[in-house]
Amino acid sequence: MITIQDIAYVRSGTADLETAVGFAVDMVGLELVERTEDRAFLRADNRHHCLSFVAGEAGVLASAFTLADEDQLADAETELAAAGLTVTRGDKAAAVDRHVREFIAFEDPFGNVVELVVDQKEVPTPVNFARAAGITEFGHICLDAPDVRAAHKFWTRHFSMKVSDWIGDAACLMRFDPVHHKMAVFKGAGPGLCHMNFQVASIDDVMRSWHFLVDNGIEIEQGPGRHPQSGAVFLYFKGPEGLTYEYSYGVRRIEDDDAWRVRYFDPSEPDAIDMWRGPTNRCASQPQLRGLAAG
Ligand SMILES: CC(C)C(=O)/C=C/C(C(=O)O)=C(/O)C(=O)O
Ligand SMILES: [Fe+2]
Repeated sequence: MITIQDIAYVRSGTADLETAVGFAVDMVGLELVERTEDRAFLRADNRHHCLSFVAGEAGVLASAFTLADEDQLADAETELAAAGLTVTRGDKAAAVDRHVREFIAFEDPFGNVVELVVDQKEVPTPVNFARAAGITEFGHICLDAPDVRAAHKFWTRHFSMKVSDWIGDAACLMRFDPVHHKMAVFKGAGPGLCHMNFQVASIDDVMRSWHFLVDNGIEIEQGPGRHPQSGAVFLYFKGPEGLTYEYSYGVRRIEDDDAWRVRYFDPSEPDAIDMWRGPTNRCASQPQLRGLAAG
């Protein structure tokens, strides 16, 4: 069993580094911590970065999680290889590029590239947010997979993840600490990053950002609304090259694992996704979620 400590970063390719960075800074509000000719690193909290862009082909390159130390990394390597996965150890230069001491990479059974890292660099200074979006931290990662049940089996068999809630066969929300979910899998045609989430400090921040993004002509995919699963007030919006960002406030914490009963939400019920029953554009951008939408 591989014990996950936390989410680490999303690494994304971009065919237009300037536009990708501009959006992440000016619209999302992240701090640009480092920029080279073909790289950019952005942060939302004390992690050196939670999002990096690499110039090249557009699309997610990897989603990463932190492990406690090298022994656990070596054990993870052994366990995943024994499960039949091809595991690659990152070389020194690649580790430096990720601002971690060591890492391994593998593809999950659906083709999502996942990196497990040790000693992600911590930056103790306060984040110099580019705008006052109220971001408190990098909140969660959501991956796509064509078979969410099989993805759940993979992630809970090999990793210290527990399912918190199901949304039919279309989504599985998982936790590895008291936060309701820091990892989710959504039904998708293939591998991909469904979205990356940033927690914000208040409902006011979600609503202010909604107005700000609309005023700036940004495509709102869904929200503002409230998810019945985590209880969070959410807003999904689309960045360049199809990268979906989410702000949310008020995610539930599950302090007592033994007392928690996994819930199953029927996606055909009107409140299953959004207790406020707001409209959604998510079906347009993610046809595989059609049927999940109440609006
Ligand atoms: C839009 C999906 C299907 C949904 O309802 C997701 C739930 C939550 C939550 O409960 O907070 C998420 O944030 C998520 O998985 O993205
Ligand atoms: Fe989310």
